[in-house]
Amino acid sequence: MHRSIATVSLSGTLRQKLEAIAAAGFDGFELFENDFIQFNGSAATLGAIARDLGLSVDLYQPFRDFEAMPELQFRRSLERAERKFDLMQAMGARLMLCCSNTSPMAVDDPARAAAQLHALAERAAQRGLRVGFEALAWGRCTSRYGQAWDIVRRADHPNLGLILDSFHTLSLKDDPAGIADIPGDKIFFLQMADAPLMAMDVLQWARHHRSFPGQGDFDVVTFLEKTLQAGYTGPLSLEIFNDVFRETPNRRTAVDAMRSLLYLESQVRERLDDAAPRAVTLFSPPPLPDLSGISFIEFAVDEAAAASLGALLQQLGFRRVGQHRSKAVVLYRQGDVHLIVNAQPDSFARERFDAHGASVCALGLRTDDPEAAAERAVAMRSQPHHSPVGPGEVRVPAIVAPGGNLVHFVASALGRDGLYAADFVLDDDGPGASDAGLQAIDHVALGLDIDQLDTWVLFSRAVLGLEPGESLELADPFGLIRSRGVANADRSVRLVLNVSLSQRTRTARTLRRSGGGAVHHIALRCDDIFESVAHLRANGVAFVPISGNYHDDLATRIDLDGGLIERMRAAGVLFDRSPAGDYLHIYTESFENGLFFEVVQRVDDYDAYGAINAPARMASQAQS
Ligand SMILES: O=C(O)c1ccc(O)c(O)c1
Ligand SMILES: [Mg+2]
Repeated sequence: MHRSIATVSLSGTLRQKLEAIAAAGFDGFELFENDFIQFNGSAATLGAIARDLGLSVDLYQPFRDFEAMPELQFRRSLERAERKFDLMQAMGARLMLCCSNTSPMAVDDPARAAAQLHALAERAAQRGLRVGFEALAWGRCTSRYGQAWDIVRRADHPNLGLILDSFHTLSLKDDPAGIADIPGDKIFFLQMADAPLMAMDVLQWARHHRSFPGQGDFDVVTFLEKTLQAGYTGPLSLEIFNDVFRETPNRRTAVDAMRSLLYLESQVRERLDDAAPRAVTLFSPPPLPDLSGISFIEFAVDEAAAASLGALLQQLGFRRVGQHRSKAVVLYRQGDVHLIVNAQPDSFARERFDAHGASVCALGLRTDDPEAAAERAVAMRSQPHHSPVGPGEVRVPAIVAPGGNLVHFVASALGRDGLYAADFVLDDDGPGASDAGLQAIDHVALGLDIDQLDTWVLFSRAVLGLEPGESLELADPFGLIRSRGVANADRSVRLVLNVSLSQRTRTARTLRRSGGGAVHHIALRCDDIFESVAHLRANGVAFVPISGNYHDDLATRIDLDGGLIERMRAAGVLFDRSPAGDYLHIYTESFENGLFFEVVQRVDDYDAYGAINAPARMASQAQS
C-alpha cells in the first residue's frame, strides 16, 4: 500500500518532519495546515522539498467549518477554499480534507451540506483537485462516517469523496462493518489511529491521546479490513495527535509509525488470506516468533561490579557454573535461571556499562526458529546486531530493542547446556547448600522514559508477539508510576513496562542516574516462598521491610487463614489474590544503580504482577 503520515504526528520543524518521514520509508504525507502556515517558505518550495525527498503530498488538511452554513458564510468559505487550492496546486497536493463542521452556525440539513460540498467539489474539479469529507466525532451535525457518506452520496460529484478516520468511528463505538458496503472508489483517503480506552471528552481524547495502531485498545485491524473489503486502494495513512509524540525525537517516532503500519497490514493480511484476490499488496513478514521462555539475562559490568554482583547472586542462591573460554564473562545458574555477568573490555556489554553503569544489557529469548525471529524483527524495522562468533561458538541472532539493549533469540533445541557448553568451561556439580529454590525467571520489569512506553508496547507486539495487559497507575510517595505487563500466550515470557509520570519517584531518579531505559528489577519464581525467603535470609539477603500495618490491612481485605497472614508478616511477604489465583512476593534491597530482585510464587493461574502491592514497596524504599 501507499504509506503516508500526517505531519502533526511528529515533532520538529516541517523540514525535519519530512526528512524523518522519508528516512522511515514512507511514500507520502498529509500536510497539516498549521505546519505550512508556520513554514518559512512558499508552497512551491515545500513541493520541491517533498519531491527531493521522494514524498508525495497526499493530502492538505484540514479545511474547517465549511458545510451546512448560511449563504453568506458559505460564499466566504468558497473564497477561502480557492486560496487553499492555490497553495495545493503550487505544492502538488491533489486532495483536500474537509472535516465536518463544528461551528454553532452550522444547520442540521444534510441536503444543504450536500449542495455546498457539491459546489466546493466543482471548484476543485476546475483545477483538477478533489475534496474528501471526514466526520469528526465532535462534529456539530455530522459525527459518524455513515452520515458523512450519506452527504457525499447526495452531493454526487466525482471530485467529492469520503475520508475515513478510525479514531472518530472507534471512539464513538460506531460499527465499522458498514464501511465494507461503501463503493471503494468513493473513499478518497484513510487515516488510521489507535488510542487507549479512556473515559474523557472525545475532543480532548482525540487531540492528546491518539497512538499508532498496535499501541492502543481499538480494533484497528477490523477497521482496515472493512475498508479494504469496500475496495479501497488509496493511501494508508497515520494521523496521530499525541502530546508525547510532539516532544519525542522524530526519527524514533517515524520508525514506530512505519512499524505500526507494517504490523497492521500484516494482521489484516492474515485475516484476508483466504479471501478473493485484492487490489492492494499488504506487507507480509515472517511470522511472529513462538517464544518459550527467557533463556538468560546478561549484565554489563566492570571488574568491580562483577565482583559485587557475583557476591549478591551467590547470596541469592546462584552458583557460578561457567567461565567463558576467552572472555571475562561468567555464567551463574539456579534452577532454570541463567544469568551472564559480562565484564569483557571492548565489548557491547562494556559500552553499555560505560553509558549506564552496572545494568542488564541483553535478554535471551528461547524460540524454535531464531533466524526467523530475527528476520521478522528486521522486517519490522528493528536493527540486527551481529556479534563476532568465534570458532565452535553457537551463532545467536540478536536485535536491538528500543533503548539499545539486545534481544537474543536462542534455539530451544539447544537445551539447558547447549548454548553454554561451546563458549564456557562448565563446572556444574548440581544445587549446593546455598540454593534457594528459585526456579525460573518470572518476569523482567523495565523502567522506561515516558516517550518509550508506546514504543515498547508496539515492539513487544509486532516483534516479539507479547500482548499487553491492563494499564495500571501505582502510587509512589513522590508521584505516579504507570505500569503495563506484556506476555506471550503461554506466559513463559513476561515483561513489565513501568513509566514514571513524575520526575521525583525512585523509578525516575534511577532512570536519570542510569541515563536511559533499563531493567529495573528481575522477578524470580519459586514453589515455596517461605522456604526460599528463609534460605535467602540465612544467606544474608536483605529484603525491603514491609509495614505491619500492611499485614493488618491484608487481614481486613482478604479472607485468609490467620496462620498464613502471620507467616507472611514474619517473612515480610506481600500477597495478592485474583479470581484466577494468588500471588506471594517479596523484594530485595537494591543493588548498584537501583536494580533489585523480586521473589515470587504464583498459585493456580494468577496472571498479573502484584501491582496492588507496589506502593507498599515504593513507600518502604522511600523510608529506608
Ligand atoms: O482535531 C481536529 O481538528 C482534526 C482535524 C483533522 C482530522 O483529520 C482529524 O481527525 C481531527
Ligand atoms: Mg482525521
